[in-house]
Amino acid sequence: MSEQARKTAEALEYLTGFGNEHSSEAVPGALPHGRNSPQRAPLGLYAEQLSGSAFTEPRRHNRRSWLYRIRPSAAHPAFTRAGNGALRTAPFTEAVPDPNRLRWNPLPDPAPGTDFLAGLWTLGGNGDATQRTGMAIHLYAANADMTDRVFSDSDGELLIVPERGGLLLRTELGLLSAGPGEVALIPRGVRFRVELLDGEGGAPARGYVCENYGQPFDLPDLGPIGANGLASARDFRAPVAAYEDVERPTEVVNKFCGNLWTATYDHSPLDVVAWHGTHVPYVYDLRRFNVIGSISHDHPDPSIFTVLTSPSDTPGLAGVDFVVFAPRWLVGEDTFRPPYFHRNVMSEYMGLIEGAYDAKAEGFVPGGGSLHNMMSAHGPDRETFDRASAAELKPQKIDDGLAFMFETRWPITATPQAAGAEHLQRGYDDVWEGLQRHFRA
Ligand SMILES: O=C(O)Cc1cc(O)ccc1O
Ligand SMILES: [Fe+2]
Repeated sequence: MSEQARKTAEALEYLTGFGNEHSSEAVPGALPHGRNSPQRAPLGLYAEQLSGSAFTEPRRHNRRSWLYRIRPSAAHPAFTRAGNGALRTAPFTEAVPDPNRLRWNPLPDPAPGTDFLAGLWTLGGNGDATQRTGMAIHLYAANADMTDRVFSDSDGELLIVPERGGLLLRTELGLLSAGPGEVALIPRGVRFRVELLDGEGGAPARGYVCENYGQPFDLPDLGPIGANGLASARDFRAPVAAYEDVERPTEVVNKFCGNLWTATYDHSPLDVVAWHGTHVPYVYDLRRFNVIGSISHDHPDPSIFTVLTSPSDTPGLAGVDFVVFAPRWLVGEDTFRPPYFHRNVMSEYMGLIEGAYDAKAEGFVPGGGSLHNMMSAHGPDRETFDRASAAELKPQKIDDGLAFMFETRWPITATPQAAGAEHLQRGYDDVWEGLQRHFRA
C-alpha cells in the first residue's frame, strides 16, 4: 500500500492480444530461440513448462507457457496444511441448494492487517474442483499488502473483479494492475502476490472473484454479429517479464482440492526472467466492451453482453459466463426496456461495480450481490416495473452503473457463512411485493 506500488502500476507495459503466443524477457538474451529446452538455458536459467491444458488438447484450447527462472519450481520443501479461513471449495455440501432469491450487502470491513488472500470469503458455487467442473464465487476485502507471501490456485483460474481500490498483481509472468472497471485473470497454478494501490489508512480494497474450475475462459464466438464486437481480442493485456531476485523466506500458499497448503521457500518463486506461451495472466478494461443491443424492439437476452465464456462439453452451455452490463443506449420502440421478468435454467450471480442497475431501483448496491438460482422467478422490482411501464420511450443512455453477472449451467449452493451472514438482506422478496393486478378481461 505504497506510493511506490502506485508508481510501478502507472509505468507498467503490456503485451496485447487474447490467446496469443506471447513472449517476453526481462534481461536481453534470457529467452532461448528455436527450441524450448536447450541443453543449457541462457544466462544459467532453468527451463520449466507450466501446463494449463492436457498436452493433447486441440491446438485451439491448448495452453502452456515455458518459464526461464532462477530456480526450478521443483526445489521446494514439503507443503503442510494451513487453515482455510473463509475459503470454501466445490463440492459445496455444507448446506442444501436454496431456490430462494438472495441478496447481500457488501462484506463488512476486515480486521487490520488482512491481505488479499486472508480476505477471500466464499459465497458459494457448484461442480467439483477435483473433477475440474464448476465454479466458486468469492468476495474479498483487504487492507494490507501480501508481503513475503504468494498464492497459487491449483483448483482453477481466478477472474478478479475489483469494486473498490486498485490492485497491483505481481505474478510469475510479470506485473499487472487492475482497478474498478477492469478485470484481471490469474491462470490456474500461476503464483502471484497482491499489493493494494489505494486506500492507505482508508477504505479497504474490495471486489469479487470467480474461481473457474472448468475450461479456461475464452472469448465467445460472435456468430451473426460478425468479425467484430463485444470484447475485442486486442484489448486484453498480458504482462511483460519481470522477476524478483529475492533470497529471503517467502511463504507459498497453494490451494489444492479445496485446502490451503503452505511451504516456506528460501527465495521468492516470482523469479521468472523470461517466458513464452499461452498460459498467461491478463487484464481487460470493461469500458472497452463494445455493447451490442436491439435497435428495433424487445430486450435482448444478456448473452449478448458476454465478455468471457468457459465452455462445457455441450456447445452453447457454459460452465460459466462472465457478462457485463456496461453503459449503453436504449432505443427499443414499444418495449419494456429493463430486464424482463424471467425464470432461467441457468443460475445467475450478479454484482455491482459502481452506480446502479437498471432492473433494481434500490437495494442492489456496489460491493453487494444477488443470487437468482436455477428457475427462480426474478426481474424488475416493483418500482422499476411501474416506472418503465409508463416511461416515455425516447432514446435513453444508461450510463450510471457497471454491473456484471457470473451465469452458470449448474445451481449455486451458498455456503453457510453466506446464507447466515449478517449482511444477507432479509426480506429481499419484498421488492416484488405489491405488483398490482391490471388484468381486464
Ligand atoms: O436477472 C438479471 O438482471 C440479469 C438479466 C439481465 C437481462 O437483461 C436479461 C435477463 C437477465 O437474467
Ligand atoms: Fe436474470
